[in-house]
Amino acid sequence: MQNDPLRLTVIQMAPGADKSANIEQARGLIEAAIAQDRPHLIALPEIWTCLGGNRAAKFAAAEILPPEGSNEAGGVAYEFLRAIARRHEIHVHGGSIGELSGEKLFNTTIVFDPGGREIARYRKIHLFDITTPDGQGYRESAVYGAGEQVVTAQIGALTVGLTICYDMRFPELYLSLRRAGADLIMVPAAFTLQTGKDHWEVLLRARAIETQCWIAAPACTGTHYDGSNEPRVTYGNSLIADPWGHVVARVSDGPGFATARIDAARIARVRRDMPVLDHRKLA
Ligand SMILES: O=C(O)CNC(=O)[C@H](CS)NC(=O)CCC(=O)C(=O)O
Repeated sequence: MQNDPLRLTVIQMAPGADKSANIEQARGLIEAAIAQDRPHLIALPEIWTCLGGNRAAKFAAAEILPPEGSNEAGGVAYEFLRAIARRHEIHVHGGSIGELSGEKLFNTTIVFDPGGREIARYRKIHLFDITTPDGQGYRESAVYGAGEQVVTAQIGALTVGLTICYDMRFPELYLSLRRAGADLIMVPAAFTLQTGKDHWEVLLRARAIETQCWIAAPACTGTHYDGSNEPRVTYGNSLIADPWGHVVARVSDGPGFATARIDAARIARVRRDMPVLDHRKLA
């Protein structure tokens, strides 16, 4: 773990189904965040490249990723994220984008280092196949396949666990990441308003408290609708929680960003004083 705190910025976006417009929105927010807060690591929300479109729109926006470790060129969003990393010499966590692999889509996170090299790739494990209290149905598995690998990335001295949105309801994944050495766990999201108002902050703070990790959750906000699909409303409230479960940064309404200093000394103190991992009996 490093001693110099890492400045982490979470970006909150209001994406629609138009991929080019979403990339321009991301560019504007990222440039503003870099100018104001000088982050070492910047993180985007879930499927910020295309939200609110139908199945065909999601396939059209998806990208075939270069072979892992190859450093070959990728698609438009992939190269956009890489260029941000290189130009500003920062780490970039790309939230998630649709990954086209054969006939299938995956909901996939990509992380770049300051040289523009991809250092980690994670496919969302838990898919959102549920009905919200207002009766709206979601069937993520109709569009996306499920990932199977637990993945961490190394960012400076920090080990960073990768998860996406609905994953946050499955604490065993977070415990696995803690056991894999995670200091910080990323949770890019497009949480629904209906579930978000009751569960979002409770779940994220619980994951921080029980893993004693920093948690960073950049989210989509707004109404996502292109006329071809049911309108979707997302909850926003992008936040960063410390390993004690305090929310130390939060984005206000609408698109924006928030920054926190990820201090590894804070992790060491919390874990030393309350060694819950050593006290575990059942799992
Ligand atoms: O559909 C896409 O293209 C992008 N993916 C999403 O927005 C996913 C699946 S619909 N959203 C969630 O997982 C919300 C979870 C949530 O809201 C909860 O757990 O309550």
